[in-house]
Amino acid sequence: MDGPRLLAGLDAQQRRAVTDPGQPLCILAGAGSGKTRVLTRRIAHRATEGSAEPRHVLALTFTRKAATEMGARLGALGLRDRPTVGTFHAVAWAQLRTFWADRGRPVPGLLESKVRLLRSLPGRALAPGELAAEVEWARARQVPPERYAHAAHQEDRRVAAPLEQVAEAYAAYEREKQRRGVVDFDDVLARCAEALESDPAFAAAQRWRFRHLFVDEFQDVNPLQHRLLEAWRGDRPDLCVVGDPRQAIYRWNGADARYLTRFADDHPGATVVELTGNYRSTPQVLHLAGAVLGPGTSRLVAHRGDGEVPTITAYATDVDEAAGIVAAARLAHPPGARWDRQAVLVRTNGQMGLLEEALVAAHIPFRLRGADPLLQRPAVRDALRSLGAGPERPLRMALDDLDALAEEAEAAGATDRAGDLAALARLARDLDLTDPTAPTSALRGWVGHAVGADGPGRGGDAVEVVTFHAAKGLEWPVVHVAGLEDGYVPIRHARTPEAEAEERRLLHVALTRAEDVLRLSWAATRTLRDREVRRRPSPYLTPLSEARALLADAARPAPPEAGLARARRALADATASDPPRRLRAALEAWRAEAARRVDVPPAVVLSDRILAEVARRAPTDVDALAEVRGIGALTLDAHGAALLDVVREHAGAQEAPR
Ligand SMILES: Nc1ncnc2c1ncn2[C@@H]1O[C@H](COP(=O)(O)OP(=O)(O)OP(=O)(O)O)[C@@H](O)[C@H]1O
Repeated sequence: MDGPRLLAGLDAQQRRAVTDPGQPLCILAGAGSGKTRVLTRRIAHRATEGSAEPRHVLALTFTRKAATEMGARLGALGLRDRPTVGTFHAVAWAQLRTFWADRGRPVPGLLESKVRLLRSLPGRALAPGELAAEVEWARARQVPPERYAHAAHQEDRRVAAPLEQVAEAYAAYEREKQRRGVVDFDDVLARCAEALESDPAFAAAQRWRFRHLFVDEFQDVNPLQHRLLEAWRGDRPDLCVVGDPRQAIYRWNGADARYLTRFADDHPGATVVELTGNYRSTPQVLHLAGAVLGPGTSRLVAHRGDGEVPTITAYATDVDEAAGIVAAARLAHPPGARWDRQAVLVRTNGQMGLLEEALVAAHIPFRLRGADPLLQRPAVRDALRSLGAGPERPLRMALDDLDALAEEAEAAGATDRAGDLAALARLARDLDLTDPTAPTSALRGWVGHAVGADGPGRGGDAVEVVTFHAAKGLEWPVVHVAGLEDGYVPIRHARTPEAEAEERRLLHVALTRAEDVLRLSWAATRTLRDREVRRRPSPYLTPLSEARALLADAARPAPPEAGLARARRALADATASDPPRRLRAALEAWRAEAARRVDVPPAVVLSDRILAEVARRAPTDVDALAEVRGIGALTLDAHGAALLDVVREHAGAQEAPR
């Protein structure tokens, strides 16, 4: 792609972020400001102007999914060679294997599951999942077992066992890995950093290979990853990081957003550019999302026209709330619309059970993200296993045991476990009411019947039920945020000012996922372990309600200009939702030809829905195409260039709707 085309469709800030010659460069990019678009175009722009060779570029991400997406976008930008895009782990592992192989050393096995190894150790202090989280935090912070108790105390970590016992379990885990001759993902990072720091020839070879470093989501970097990044960089300035301090939500896992916020101090001479334009959400959504962070904190400027004022609904009970969300989801789903335009966002996995039940009862297809189906969650599996041990007994006799388990988890601050167990206890009571003679062994089948044993299919058109954390990086036209209660938002164990600030950012992330419609809700009572518990609204509902009241006031008088603007928008929306026929016909002809060539039905090349969406949006560049819902890395790779050619040829002068 040529220089001017790389800059097409970018605003002034984005253009500067793509073209600024500064090194090192830090791009502070707010929610919905087009991070990926900017990062990929910067790499391509530097390749085009000759200041970077693609095969010497290393672009680092935190998830495999992000790496795949970025790789596909770069591929579609038509670079001569493909840059290396990967997670810290994947790149470090590849380099280490070469390092060992070149020196004739055996390559140790890679431990795939910490939890499985921890489960095999005797006398554990904590549930394996919680222990794994502590080990990961300690490794991320480069804290060895002997310093764990002190460091965990300093950071006020909520751990359901004496810290010394956790430290012992951590040490036992390290010993067991050594005994088995395996390394885990954290070892991979640490060993790669050590090799680079101690072996000048190895460091020189890697630094020669990767001369231009780019890091996405830099606010999520932890000290161990940062050490590795510095080892890769050496003393060279060619580093570009992109991140958003207002979306830093992994402090609990060891991330340290100060690497981003102090970038200019740590790198004298660095250039910092900021992206504040938001292309995703209506000004109304952004107004609320900003209110959560506090006055003057959010710098986002809406690039979209007005939309609906978000709603805040208080329900009497959690069951009413789930039913209310389901009813609202139905209302927001006109005939022919897709369910995956909507998502329900919750703070904890434990809140999902009730929503799952309500969606199943209403026959609305749904998909869970960031959580396994109830029956596969560790707390539920453990509980069913322990109830099933020993002679069979009536379920009624086991109800108290379930309550006790949930209570224990709650007392220990394991909110997710407690929520899962409470959902299980609630379903057990439903079964007991339906069949008072049911044996304990009937519970598994009953739960499977109520919420689906395997969960709904991964693909397909479905409402997404997502935790705030798992929603990061995603967007939906309609977003329902549930359970805005003290204890969930902020989470009960967030007691320090730092933890509380992270909870605000987490809610900011959740709210900024909404494009058009945002519905917030909470319940005044919730059934936790067969007990009705009174709930207080989230403290963040105060600024949110105030912000909403301002918006509602502004919307009320509807002066004539606003009426006119609204009518114009309605007209524009109506035109936008009517797919331009000429382009659509051309896309259909291209699809038929592409399908004929490989002898598959046309819908295999591109579904009707995606085709209609491409026709509606008329994307003129690879970023815009990649942002069409349903266009994944594979489609982009296989058909991206051809699709863009068809659009360019047939879209004519028609304005591309967002
Ligand atoms: N210059 C632009 N013109 C039109 N739309 C844009 C532009 N830049 C970004 N967008 C749109 O803005 C939306 C948000 O972009 P993107 O998902 O890349 O944001 P982000 O910075 O990664 O956000 P977040 O951090 O909140 O996930 C996308 O739907 C994208 O199509």
